[in-house]
Amino acid sequence: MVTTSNLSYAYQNGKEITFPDIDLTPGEHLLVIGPSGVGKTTFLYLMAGLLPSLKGKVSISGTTLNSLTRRQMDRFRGEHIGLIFQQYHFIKSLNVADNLKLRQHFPKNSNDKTRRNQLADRLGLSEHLHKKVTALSQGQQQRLGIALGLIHRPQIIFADEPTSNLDDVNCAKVIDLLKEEAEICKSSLLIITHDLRVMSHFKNQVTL
Ligand SMILES: Nc1ncnc2c1ncn2[C@@H]1O[C@H](COP(=O)(O)OP(=O)(O)OP(=O)(O)O)[C@@H](O)[C@H]1O
Repeated sequence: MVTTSNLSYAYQNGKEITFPDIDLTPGEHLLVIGPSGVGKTTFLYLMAGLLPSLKGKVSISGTTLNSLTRRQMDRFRGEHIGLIFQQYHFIKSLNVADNLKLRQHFPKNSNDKTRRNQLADRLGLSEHLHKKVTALSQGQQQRLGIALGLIHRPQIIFADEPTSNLDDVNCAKVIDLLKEEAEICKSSLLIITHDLRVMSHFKNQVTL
C-alpha cells in the first residue's frame, strides 16, 4: 500500500537526509521514532507528497507520487490520505462542525452527519461542535485535528505526534480510535511519536 525506496531529501543549505525503505501493507501499523531533528516529519511529508523527494520514490496503492502533477497530488492526497499534523490546519473563521463538514465535502462530496457526530463523540468534542476553533483548548484543537484526519475514512493515516498535548484519558481514547479506524477501513497507519504511552501499544517500529 505504501512503499518507499532509496528516499532522500535536502532542505536548502542543509545536508541530505536519507530514509529507510518501508513497505506498509493495508491495515498494518508502523511507528516512526528517533531523536529530534533526525527527519521524522520530513519523512512523513515525503510520503504524503507534501515535499518532492530529492532521490528515490514513494508509491501508494500502485501510484508513484513523483509522476503526479501538483493538482493530481492534491486530489490524490485528499481522497486517499488522512493527515494528522503537529500544527493544526483549521479554517479559523468556521466553527468545529463546519471545519469537519468542509473536510467531508472535499473531495468526496459527502455530508455524513452521523459520521461527524460519531467522531466528535469519540473524541470528546460533541459539546464543542458550535464553537469557533480559536475558542478550543490546545488538547481540544489536537483532537479536532485528529477528527479532520480521519473523517473521510482514508486508506492511509499519517499522524505526526498525535498525542503530544493530551492527558492520559484522551491519549488512550486516541490510540483506541486510530487502531479501530485502521481496522475498520483496513487503513495503513503510520505514526511519528516520542510518546511512551503510544509506543507501548504498537510493536512495529522503525528508528530514524
Ligand atoms: N523548512 C525547513 N528548512 C530548512 N531546514 C529544515 C526545514 N524543516 C526542517 N528542517 C531541518 O531538517 C531536519 C529534519 O527536520 P524534521 O522536522 O523532519 O525532524 P524531526 O525528526 O521531525 O524533528 P522533531 O522530532 O523535533 O519534530 C532538521 O535538522 C531541521 O532543522
